[in-house]
Amino acid sequence: METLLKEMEEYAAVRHVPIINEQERSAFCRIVQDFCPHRILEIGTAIGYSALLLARCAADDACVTTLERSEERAEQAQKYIARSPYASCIKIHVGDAGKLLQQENIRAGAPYDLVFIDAAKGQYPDYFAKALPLLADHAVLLADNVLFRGYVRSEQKIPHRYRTMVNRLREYLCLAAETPGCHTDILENGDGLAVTRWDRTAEASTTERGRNHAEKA
Ligand SMILES: C[S@@+](CC[C@H](N)C(=O)[O-])C[C@H]1O[C@@H](n2cnc3c(N)ncnc32)[C@H](O)[C@@H]1O
Repeated sequence: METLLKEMEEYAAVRHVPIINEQERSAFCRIVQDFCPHRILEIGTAIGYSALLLARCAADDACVTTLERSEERAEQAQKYIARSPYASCIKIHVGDAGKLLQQENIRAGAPYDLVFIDAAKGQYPDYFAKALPLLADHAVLLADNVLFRGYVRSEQKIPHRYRTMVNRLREYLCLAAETPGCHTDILENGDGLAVTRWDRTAEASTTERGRNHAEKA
C-alpha cells in the first residue's frame, strides 16, 4: 500500500492533480482513526488517494462511497483502488456531486459516520446542506481547503477570480460554526481543514430551547 500511495503522489505531482496535501495527511488520518467510522462519504475522489487513506484508517468493515465529476479521474482512481487491499470497500460514483447527493443510491448509504468534502469550493455550502441530513447522530464532517491560500480570513481585497469561491467558503465556515449540533475546529497546517463534530441530540435540544424561547416571548 505504501508503494501504491507513493506512486499516486508522483502521478498527482506530475499531472497537477490536487490530492490532500502532505502537511494535512497525518492529522487527517489521526482524526479518521480516532473516530473509527464505518460508513464514509467522500465528495471529490480525484485519483482515489484520500479514499484509500479513509479506507485504511477507518473501521475494519468500513465502506467508502466517493463522488467524482471527471470520468477520466474516476477511471484512474478505479485502477489504483483495484490494486489496493480496499477494492471491495470503495465505490466511486461519477457525476456532479450536488446532483448525486440527492440521488437515492447515495442517500441509501446513509447514515454516514464521516463525510469528507473536497470538491468544488464554491459548492461547499450546498454540500453542507445536502450532507447534514445524511449524517449519523454522531458524525464528523471534514472539509478541505477552507482557508484557501489565506484568502478566507484575509481582510485584503480578494482577486476577482477567487471572490465567489472565497465568499462561499466563508459562508461554509459560518454554517459549520453556527448550525445547532455542529462544533467546528479548523486545522491550519496546509490549506485549512475544517473538522466539524456533529451531534444530532444537541441539535434537537438547541432547536427545542429556541422554540420554547420563541413561544414565551
Ligand atoms: C481536491 S480534488 C480531490 C482530492 C481527493 N479528495 C484527494 O485528496 O485525494 C477535487 C476533485 O473534485 C472533483 N470535482 C470538482 N467539482 C465537482 C463536482 N461538482 N462534483 C463532483 N466532483 C467534483 C474534481 O474533478 C477533483 O478531482
